[in-house]
Amino acid sequence: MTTSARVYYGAIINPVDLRHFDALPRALIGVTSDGEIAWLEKDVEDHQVQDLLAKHSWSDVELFALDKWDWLMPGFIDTHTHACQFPNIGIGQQYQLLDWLENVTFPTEAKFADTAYAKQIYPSVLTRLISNGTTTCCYYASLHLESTKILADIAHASGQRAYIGKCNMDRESPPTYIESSPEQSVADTEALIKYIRSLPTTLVHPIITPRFAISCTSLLLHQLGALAAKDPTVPIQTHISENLAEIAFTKSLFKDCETYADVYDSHGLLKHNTILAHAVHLEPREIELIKTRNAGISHCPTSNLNLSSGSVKVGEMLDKGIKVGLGTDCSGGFAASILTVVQHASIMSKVVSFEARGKVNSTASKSDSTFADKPLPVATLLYLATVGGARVCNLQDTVGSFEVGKSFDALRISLNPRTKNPGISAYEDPSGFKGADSEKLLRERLEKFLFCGDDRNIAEVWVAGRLIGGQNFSG
Ligand SMILES: O=c1[nH]c(=O)c2nc[nH]c2[nH]1
Ligand SMILES: [Zn+2]
Repeated sequence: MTTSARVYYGAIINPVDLRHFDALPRALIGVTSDGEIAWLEKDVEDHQVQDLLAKHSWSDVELFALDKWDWLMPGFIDTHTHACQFPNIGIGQQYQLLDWLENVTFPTEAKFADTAYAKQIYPSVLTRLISNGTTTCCYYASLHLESTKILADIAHASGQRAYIGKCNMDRESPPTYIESSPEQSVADTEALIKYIRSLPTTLVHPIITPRFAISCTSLLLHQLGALAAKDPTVPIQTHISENLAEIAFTKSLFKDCETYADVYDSHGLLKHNTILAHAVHLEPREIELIKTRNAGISHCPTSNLNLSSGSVKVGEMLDKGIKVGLGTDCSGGFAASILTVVQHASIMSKVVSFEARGKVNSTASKSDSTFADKPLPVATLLYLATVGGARVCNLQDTVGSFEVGKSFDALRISLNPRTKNPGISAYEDPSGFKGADSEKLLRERLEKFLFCGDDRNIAEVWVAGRLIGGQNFSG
């Protein structure tokens, strides 16, 4: 769907790299009717606007001036969540992973055998994620083909950019929630790929989804690896090295593999377009292998804390140049918002830094240019939530930041006291972005939003230039 071309005038936050973001109090951004960013001008005074529109031959285009409390920023990218687990968010947090799967999660996912249940649940999943500012999302669905097609239909109708996979699981699962054979699992996966590709969209894509090594026979993993080799444009998502009991069990099932990462690698499933959720307890040789294969990590700190899985040494991964994005991992994680994940990523990085202080070989004081064993700066958190996620999804040329030629997948954030977000309404600075300290104020406001904001502060959500959600969305 296209809208008319538009120009937005006001403040913009734009991630640059792991250590920097632009805070532009007075920017002018032109978005084509196809939702592509056509041009971006910085430091634009009011009296210059019309001349710049004329320069771009855009004088007749509708101009939207942002409120002094507002700014635009790229939409959030959730690199890992389970749409079929939203019904049990917030339940069973006394468990660790394997008991949690058995007692809470598999029984919930099994209900999606009923397509009526999928039709009841999935629309609210999309609405909730979009209203929290998630413009791109990587979804695990249940193992059921028909219900997963429904998720794809709903994602398509919602306008969100999405990767959707049905779980592959043919062993170590309950009798009521298991696939009958590797052949059936692969046939259903191929049928889903075909179905999603038949939808009239460029935004919704299939993704091969072996649940995790434990729930897949070697035969199934080999067949999925062959499928990925036959059609290399289909990405892969799975879990890796989340919990110590899980790792021990995995090694006992795949005795020929030295490490968890080897399991995926030896089955052709560790590639540049593989998304690995968690990576909590990776061995150094696994980190090297993941780097060599250029696979991406979905860092899910809310889930890792909630299921007592452990702390992730994200800084080390960033120092090695591994692609890292953020994931809500609902319902291992109890929050559907990437903002909560940002907050927990920050806290977790501080815990990692406390622990490192006590160790002789700590890298903490070695160099200012490294991330290992240090709290993640605000710029890094912003990057992980946007560009980092885009890189993990291999969408870095399309989304993640505002650059000419990229898609306008964007949020309008508002700290207007009218939003009634308690953490923010106390922060009433009437000056807007006009004074000499505008940039500093904007940087402070971003930090305030990342740590105290929520969906009340997300006024508008666009994907490919189309308004699809936010507090001001009535559609
Ligand atoms: O956080 C997780 N959620 C899951 O549903 C799951 N399945 C395997 N491993 C998993 N980890
Ligand atoms: Zn998960």
